[in-house]
Amino acid sequence: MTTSEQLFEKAKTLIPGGVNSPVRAFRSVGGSPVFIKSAKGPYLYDEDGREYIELINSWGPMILGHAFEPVEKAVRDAIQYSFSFGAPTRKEVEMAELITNMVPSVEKVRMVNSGTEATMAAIRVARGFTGRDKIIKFEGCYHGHADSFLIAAGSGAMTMGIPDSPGVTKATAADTLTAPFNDLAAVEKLLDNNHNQVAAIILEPVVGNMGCVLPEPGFLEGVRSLCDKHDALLIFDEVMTGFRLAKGGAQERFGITPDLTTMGKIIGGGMPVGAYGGRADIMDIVAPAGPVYQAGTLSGNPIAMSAGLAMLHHLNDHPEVYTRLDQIGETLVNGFRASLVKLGLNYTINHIGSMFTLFMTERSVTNFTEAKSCDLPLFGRYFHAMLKRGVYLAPSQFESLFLSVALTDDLTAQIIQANEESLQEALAEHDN
Ligand SMILES: Cc1ncc(COP(=O)(O)O)c(C=O)c1O
Ligand SMILES: N[C@H](C=O)CCC(=O)O
Repeated sequence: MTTSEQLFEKAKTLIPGGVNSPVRAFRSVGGSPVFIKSAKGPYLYDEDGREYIELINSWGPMILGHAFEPVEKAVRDAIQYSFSFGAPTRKEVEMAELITNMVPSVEKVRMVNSGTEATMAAIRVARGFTGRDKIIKFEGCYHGHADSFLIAAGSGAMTMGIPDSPGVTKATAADTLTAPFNDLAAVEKLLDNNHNQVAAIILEPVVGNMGCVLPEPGFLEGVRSLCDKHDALLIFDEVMTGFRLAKGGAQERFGITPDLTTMGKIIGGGMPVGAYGGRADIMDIVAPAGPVYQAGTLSGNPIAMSAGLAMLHHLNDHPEVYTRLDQIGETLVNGFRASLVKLGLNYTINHIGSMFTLFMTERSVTNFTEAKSCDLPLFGRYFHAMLKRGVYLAPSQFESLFLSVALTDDLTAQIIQANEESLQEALAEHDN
């Protein structure tokens, strides 16, 4: 047994399923997860001393590569002043100022500890602001594990085959209306049938959680105008896309202004952080400015703020990071496409900037139903063939890959080569 396998066996006796977040368990790809010991730049190292090229980057935050020196230094500098105060700090003000500068639709912002907390609070605020109970979410979008979102949920919930989780009350589920992504007519129908009852529409402007799925031309604009017509708030969940697709997130890239935005991942530089923010008149109903209660003992934690500030300052001061990320994404995806042509395969690749997914289906993937048409056993074999070649992918077909600027041209070429060999290997096993 490898050290990872031994650790997993022990973990299963102590932790549900052996992991602290379901998608890590390799359930849908089979086999046993590798346990990670350390990471630096573009590489992960496991407990058995194997090296992997990173294509998940902690599900997004490590956009500058692992243990990026300015972030590491900021954390080292901060810890000498203690780890938490439960009282306001200068760094929280600096963080709020930086976020509001980088994301202009965010006029006021509240820090929390995870993406889930951010989305959970954002819909409470939307409900408090509008006096309405219902929300609309899209099938296959994942907004964290709060009850209201575990309806037709993507990511790990989709991967485990439990998009509608037991434990969510019927009453809560009844307040979450769902529509297929990219289907404006379905959204309009829900709004008409629930007249004056919908507080907000929440969506991932580019979905990462059913694999990477892009909004079709006009979709985001259409959702914006339907919200305006029906006096519902538009919430962009930019936990993945924020500070990744542009320094102002997907809303900058697509030129759409939401009322509220949820953030996470990159803003913590790898530490546990989330945030929600938006129009000042809406945010001013949050306690203690207003009556909608939301709190957190560790919110705005000084170590997490220090890591996040170092990360965001770097991104804000170095716009060339985004140009480079786009270049790396283009090169990789062009290489993958060339291999598909060479192998006579017609699989779908969805791509934008530093997010992409190779879907094991010949259908175009614009929504949850189409994403589910993928050949999952084939994906599992492909995943392990890539892992064997030292490339660490998300262990699920229903996730986006995330690139970092630490990927060099040589590494990009290695990944393209590994992809071609892995596809051949996975298909050959399929034929036997
Ligand atoms: C778009 C989106 N929203 C919310 C979340 C929840 O964030 P967290 O896992 O930090 O609770 C995630 C990721 O898990 C996400 O990708
Ligand atoms: N898709 C999720 C976050 O981005 C995957 C991470 C997790 O749930 O552990």
